[in-house]
This record gives sequence, structure tokens and C-alpha cells, in this order.
Amino acid sequence: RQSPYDLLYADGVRAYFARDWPRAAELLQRALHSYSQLREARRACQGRCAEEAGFAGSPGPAAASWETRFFDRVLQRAECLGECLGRRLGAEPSLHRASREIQEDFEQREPYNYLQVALFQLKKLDEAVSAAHTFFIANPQHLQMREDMEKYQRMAGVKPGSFRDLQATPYWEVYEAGVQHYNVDEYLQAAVKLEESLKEVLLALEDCRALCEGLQEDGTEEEMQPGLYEAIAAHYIQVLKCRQHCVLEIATKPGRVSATDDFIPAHFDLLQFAYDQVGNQALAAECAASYLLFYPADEMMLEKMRQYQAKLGERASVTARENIQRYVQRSLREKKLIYYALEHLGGTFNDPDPWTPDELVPESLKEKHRENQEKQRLKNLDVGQQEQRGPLTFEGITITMDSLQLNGSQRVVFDRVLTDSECKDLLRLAKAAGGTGDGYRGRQSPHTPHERFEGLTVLRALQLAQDGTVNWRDAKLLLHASEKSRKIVESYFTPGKRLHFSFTHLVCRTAVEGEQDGRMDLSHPVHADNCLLDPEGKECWREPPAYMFRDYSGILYLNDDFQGGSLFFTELDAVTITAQVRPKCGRLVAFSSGGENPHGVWAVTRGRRCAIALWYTLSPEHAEQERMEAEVLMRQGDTEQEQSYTDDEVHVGADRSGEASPEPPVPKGRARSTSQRRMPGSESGQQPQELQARDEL
Ligand SMILES: O=C(O)CCC(=O)C(=O)O
Ligand SMILES: [Fe+2]
Repeated sequence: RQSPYDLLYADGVRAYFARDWPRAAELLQRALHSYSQLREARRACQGRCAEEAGFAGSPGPAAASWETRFFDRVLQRAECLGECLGRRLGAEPSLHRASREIQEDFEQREPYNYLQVALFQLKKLDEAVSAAHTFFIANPQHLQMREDMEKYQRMAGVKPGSFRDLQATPYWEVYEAGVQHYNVDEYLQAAVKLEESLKEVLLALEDCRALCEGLQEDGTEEEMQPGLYEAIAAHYIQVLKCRQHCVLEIATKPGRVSATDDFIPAHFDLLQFAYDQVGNQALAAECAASYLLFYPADEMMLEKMRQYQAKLGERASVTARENIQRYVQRSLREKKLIYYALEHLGGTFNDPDPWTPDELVPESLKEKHRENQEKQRLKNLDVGQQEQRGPLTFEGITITMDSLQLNGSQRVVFDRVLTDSECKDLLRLAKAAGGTGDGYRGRQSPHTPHERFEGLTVLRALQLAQDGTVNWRDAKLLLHASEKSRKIVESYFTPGKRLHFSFTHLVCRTAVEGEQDGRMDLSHPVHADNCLLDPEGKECWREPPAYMFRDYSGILYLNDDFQGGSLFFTELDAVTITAQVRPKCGRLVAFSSGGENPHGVWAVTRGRRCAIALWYTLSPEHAEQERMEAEVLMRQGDTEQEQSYTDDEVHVGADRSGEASPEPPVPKGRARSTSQRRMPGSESGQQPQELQARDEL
């Protein structure tokens, strides 16, 4: 028979303040144990009382009203749960309902903070250290504990193995390992890890949801309704909101401030590509179908589905995973109920999922819903809160400068993203396309009359390749180089969140001869990429005509044989320079696109400065359409060119310099179609100069 954890906790804390260490330690440990037992019991009972099925299926007597059916189910389920929990816990289940504050304490691992002190006083050093570590993981900003941890680290008797997380959520490690494999193109290992993580994530989600039953009916959030039905409904809605909130909880790594967006769909996004790469089309198709449950209009995925269907044949009907179908249906059903209640009973709801279809939100709440989504998105991007740096293990690439060295936030410089020969090829492409490109929406000198400005988009490059104006491989290289940069930026700044292309072009700025003397202007005036810079007001307005949806910017430089032309960052005043970056071949500078990163380019006074300018967005609705067209063109071209390539394939293996390589390095990332062949030795092994992103720089 379990004592309720909140009572044990209260007694434990009381003993703590009375400095009765043995009693405090014992009670706190029992509280933690009781809490985990309760979680387990709730999970098991919830499974047994599978109320969900009731809401989904059989509509009950046709005559019964929606309300009657609704309450019947709620009551039925409550009864079942009560009975089940009573049996398991050997007590009246309502005894196990803790207040919201205490629940939050347990979620924040607060009991471990008391526990570590008590254990330390009892000279149980090992246990004290693991309790401290467990607390610290979820509260890294806790200064006192930071100090304590440092002390523990210096203490003679402490073994390194004692720094254990007693409440480890194992899926984070597994997930990150999966992403890491993915980033270095080890797709088989990536798939294994991601499947494992997905399984664990779904279990953790059920665990979290089960705990929602324990909410006390304290009506903190909304006014209690007077009638019994209303009271039941209000409570049930609260439970539903709590369950929905679990999505964020499981997607927030302990110690992180914000959740990994779209955690579950992201798994399928990665898995689809990984399976595709290892040649398992059936599983890839299944993952694509599962992803489409969340984003049924995702063009990229739909296109992939069409390809799979064509290849696998219509007979092999491809369907999403059943558990994910159930997951999505259940989530939508709960949201529907919540929105229904919002409309009729009032209240608030922050939908945790970006994929909720618009139709589901009642007309009267749409405006508010959008505001909330936007707020959520901005919160996730909030630069002040934290800088997330994900796993980054691209072969050969180095981080030359980070935000600290660049005197700002969310800025980074990578080197060796391209080899010299790749830069040469891309410069040749720029030259061949010169004058035929897009200009800059048609203008030759949008920023300064002293320079000629030529831009070339990926689609235009492939079109030019198709009609023979430029080299086919060079055009493909443009696609691949930009995809490689995308992956780097994604894994550095938004690990686990998909970063989409917003706009890409290869752009050269050429000094106009004889017009450079006494020149005072810039090649590119100071600006921010997603807002309108107002240096006087020291503000940046996120409003049209700014490209508000751009979240990250990257510039991949191709050469350095020109005068002037360095990139520089400033403060919001547009004049105080905080950092400069000298372009050179293979150097990628990347930064968040907002007001925290105003930047400009010094005048190019001699020669020609070429770079691939890249903008990325987190929002799939703003993903670039042209890019997909370009990818289709590339695939078509590949099939046509297949024959003429077979000879080139062999001699790359030993040569990592790339100088002699007749072909761009094997494309990385989504752009590669499954039919393409991998070149031996070009991607793995030889150059172990891997980079682990540091947590703190
Ligand atoms: O080319 C560069 O270094 C920066 C270009 C830039 O800031 C832009 O095009 O928005
Ligand atoms: Fe810019």
C-alpha cells in the first residue's frame, strides 16, 4: 500500500528544515518512489480503460444527444480508472491527487534538491552526487547547484560514475545519436536509433498523459461552472489540455527552455529519408505516409509518395503506421473537444502542435490561434534565452568562429564547406550564366551604381543546364552545395527541427572599373534579413515588405581575389561594428535573420566577389517552391545523363583533396535521389576531423 507522494514529500521537507537528515532522506526517497509507482499505475490503468475507443467508435443510441453520450463515456471511464487505481494502489485513488504546485515540483525534480543536501549531511556521497546531478540536469540555470556540482567535482571521494541521472529520459540520447548518424550519412544506424527513440517517445508521452488524471480539481485556471455537468466537463477539459501539453513536455529536453518543434513528425521526416537511402522503399513509403498524416499537403512528401507508389506498384498499398494514425486521430479528437469547450465555456488553450489543420479551429478563435502559434514560434527562436547548438559532425568542416568570437548572438563561421575545385566549378557556373541570370529581380545594380550585381537561382541554373548554356554538373553542384549548407545550419542552430529553403541564389558583385575613386558607399547597406531596420529607434520592425518568415541566413563564399567586400555585423544602430568576416572559398557564415544581426558588405573596389546567398525558414508553408521544381529537373536530367557518367566513377576514392575530382562530391541530403550512386570513399572515413558542437563556448 502506497502512501500518497505529496504527503510524504511534505513530511520530508518538514524533516529537512528540522535538520533531521535521516528522516528527511528516507521520506524524500519514499516520496519519489511513490510518485513513480503512481505514474506506472496510471499508465497501466489508462491502457486498460482505453476510453479513447469509446469516443471514436460506436456512437451509442442514435437518439442520445452529443452531451449525453459524452458524459456517459466520461463517467464510464472515470469509474473504470477509479476501480483500477484503487486496486493497484490499495487506497482510495483520490488520495493520490496532488496539488498543481507539488506536481510541478516533481516535474522540475525539486525533491532531488532537498535529497542531495540530506544525503550529503549523512555522508552518503555517491547518492548525494547522483541526486544533485539529477536535479541539475533539469535545472542548469540553478546557480547554487552549479556551485555544488563544482564542489562535488573537486571532491576527492567522488567517482565520475556517480554523476548519474536517476530520472534519465533515455530517448534524448538515442534521438540525438540518430540525428548524428543521419548527419554523417550513416542512414542504417540513424534509422535504428530513430525507431528506438520514436518508440520511447511514444511511451513517455503515454506516461505523461496518464499523469494528467491526477490533476486536482482546483479550478485554478478557469472559473468553476455551477452545474454538475459543467463541473465534470470543465474538469475533463482540463485533463485534455494537460494531455495535449504532454507533447511539449516530452519534446523539451531536461534543462532546455523550449521544446523541439514537431518532435514526432520530425522522426518520420528523418526516417523516411534514412530508409530511402538504405534502399528500403517500403519502409520509406510508410514513413512518408505517416508524415503526411501530420502535414497532408506537404508537396515534397507527396511527390515522394507518388514516386514510391509508381515504383512499388499500386497493389502494394502504402499506409501510415497504425499507431500513428491512432495518435493523430486521438489528438485531433481531443483538440476538437477543447475547441468546442473554448467556444462555449471560454478559457484558453495553447495548441502545442503546428500541424493542427485550420479547419479544426472554430472561426471565432482563428485569429487568436494564429497569434498563439506565432508567439510560440518566436519564443522558440528567442535568442536571449539560449543558444542551442546541435550535434554537428560533418566531415572536414571546422567552426572557425562562434557567437562569442563574433561578438553577438546566433552567428557562426564554418570553413572548408567546399573544396577549391568546387569553388572553381561554381565560379565557372557564375561566369557562364553571367548576364542571363535573374539579376536581382531584374535590377543590375540594386545596391550601388559602382558594382554590377548578378544573381542566379538554382532553378535558373538547371534550366540553363538543360539547354546547354552551362555545365550540367556545375548546376547540380549549386544544388548540392546549398543543401549541404542547409544541413549544416540546421544541425547547428535548429537540431531536430526541419529548416526549409526560403530563397537561394549564386550572386557576384563586380567592381565597375574606373568608378571606384573616392567611393563612399557600401556594396550592401546595413540591413537585417527578416525585419526593417530602424537605426534611429534602435528597433527592427517585423512587418512587410520584410521577408518576415526567414529565420536563418547563410552566405557560402567562393573566392577572395577581390578588393574590399568583407561582411560586417553591427549593433542595432547600424554603425557600431561588432565583427567582420573576410570571404574566402568554402567559408560559410550563418546567423539568425532578425534584428540581433544587422549586417552589411564593404564596397568591392576591384574584381569580382561571388557567393551563394541562402535564406532558410522554419515554417513549411514558406518553403521555396522553385527549389522543388529544380530538384525535379535535376532528377530528370540525371536519368538522361546516367549513361555518360559511368566512366567517371572510379578514380575518386583515394583523392580527398577534391582537386582532381571530376565530379562534385556526392550530394548529401534530401536532394539526392535514390537512383543515384554513391562514390566510393568520398564520404566516410579518411578525414576524422569531426566536430562535436560544444554546449558552452
Ligand atoms: O554577401 C554577403 O556577404 C551578404 C549579403 C547579404 O547580406 C544579403 O544579401 O542579404
Ligand atoms: Fe543580408
